[in-house]
Amino acid sequence: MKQVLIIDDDPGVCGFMEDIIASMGYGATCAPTLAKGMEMALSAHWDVIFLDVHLPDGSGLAAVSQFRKAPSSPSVIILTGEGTADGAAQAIQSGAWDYIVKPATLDAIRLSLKHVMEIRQARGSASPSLRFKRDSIAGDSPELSDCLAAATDASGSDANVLITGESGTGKELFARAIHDNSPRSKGPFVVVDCAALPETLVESVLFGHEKGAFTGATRSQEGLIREADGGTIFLDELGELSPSNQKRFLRVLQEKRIRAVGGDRETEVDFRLIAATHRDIEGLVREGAFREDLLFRIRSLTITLPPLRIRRGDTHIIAMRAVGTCCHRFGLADKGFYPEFLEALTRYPWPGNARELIAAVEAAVIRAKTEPLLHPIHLPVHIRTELAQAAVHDSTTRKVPSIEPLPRALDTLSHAEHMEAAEKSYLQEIATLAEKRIQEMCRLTDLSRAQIYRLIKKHNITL
Ligand SMILES: Nc1ncnc2c1ncn2[C@@H]1O[C@H](COP(=O)(O)OP(=O)(O)OP(=O)(O)O)[C@@H](O)[C@H]1O
Repeated sequence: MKQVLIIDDDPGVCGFMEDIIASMGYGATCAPTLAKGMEMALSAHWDVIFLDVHLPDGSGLAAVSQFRKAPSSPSVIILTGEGTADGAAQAIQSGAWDYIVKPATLDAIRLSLKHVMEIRQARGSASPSLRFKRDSIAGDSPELSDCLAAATDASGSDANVLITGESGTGKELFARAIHDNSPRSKGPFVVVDCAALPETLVESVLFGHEKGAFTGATRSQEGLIREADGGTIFLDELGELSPSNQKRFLRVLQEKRIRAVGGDRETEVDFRLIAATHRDIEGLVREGAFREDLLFRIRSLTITLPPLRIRRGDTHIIAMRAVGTCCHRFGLADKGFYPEFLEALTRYPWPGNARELIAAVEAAVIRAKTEPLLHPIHLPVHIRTELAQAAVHDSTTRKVPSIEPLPRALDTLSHAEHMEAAEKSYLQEIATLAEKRIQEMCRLTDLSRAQIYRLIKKHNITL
């Protein structure tokens, strides 16, 4: 979603502007002072900034060019209570998009904002496809295009990036693409899953340790930050870092120097940080569970990946690509679709996003075996169940994909339980297909040996 920042000390104006902007389908946030506005402009992605001239701590007019230099190169629209010819000239000369005098009509604001967004879209849609290699990222929705434009900006700079979005929306995929398109692409891309690191090991895993630093440290070991030297470190699930490790990491981020656990000297390290979280990190800051100073450092650029349910146009594209990849991997002839299959994919909300979609399509390919066309009947049972339930509640009596009768037991399961059941049945089918050979299961699923073992243990699958 495109984002607009309103810098104005009048709460009435802010509320009025927020309503207009929201009614146009954009996100709107207010800042009451120049300082707060600048802080926000530097720490997140903004498409447009509405800037008041007389602010409690200075003149908006004098700060236009500074705002335009913010990481997302926002367009600036001056909103002033005292319009003067000189002021208008100064605003336009310093790069403002427009100069609107308050009280402005609804139409004047709407029109100016609409135009600036259109121009930005036109510029943005030409550039990502030309400059950004995005082979692994499927989809052509406007929402995804916005994210690709932001990723293109990110790949051209060395600023820290925060990628947010629900699980399975493609945060790691985007992080890799930013790295691959950046000047560091020849360097390493090191992934750290903060959620999977036991608290006691975080320090030594990230910073390394010297021999004898703790019981069991029989030899010295380089940390993952050192491994990322010259490249990018991707901190997944950043919100899971404990307060003490957040503090330590903030220092490393500021100084780009690390000291291994048990070591007595610091050494320089050159890495670029991309962090990701599916949690409401600002909420964590408010609760005191995440350091605000670290968040300010990390989110120089922010990319928010929208869930698949609000960019349904991408569903078919991702699914078709997944069918092709999966057929190729299993040595099957490429498959087509019954229209009902595509309709079912569009109707299901995909709470697990692209990850769930790809897993469902793979399960369908496996189930269809040598049948040339995919049908809803091939989809996992929890998806057919949900579609059947939705069809029952659908008063518009649209054509419903043919589906098997509801298994009664699933009626009562929660979404999490459905997901668990789907994962287990997927794994069982993969195990059968791979004749229970772990290496083959890794090949078929693209999961690591450790991940496969974890899932086998979790679902109590006997091999
Ligand atoms: N737009 C897309 N096109 C093709 N594949 C995609 C797309 N988005 C996500 N995927 C695939 O979906 C799966 C999940 O993506 P990824 O691991 O990047 O998500 P994530 O947001 O990091 O998830 P989590 O928060 O659970 O770590 C991967 O297999 C990825 O390749």
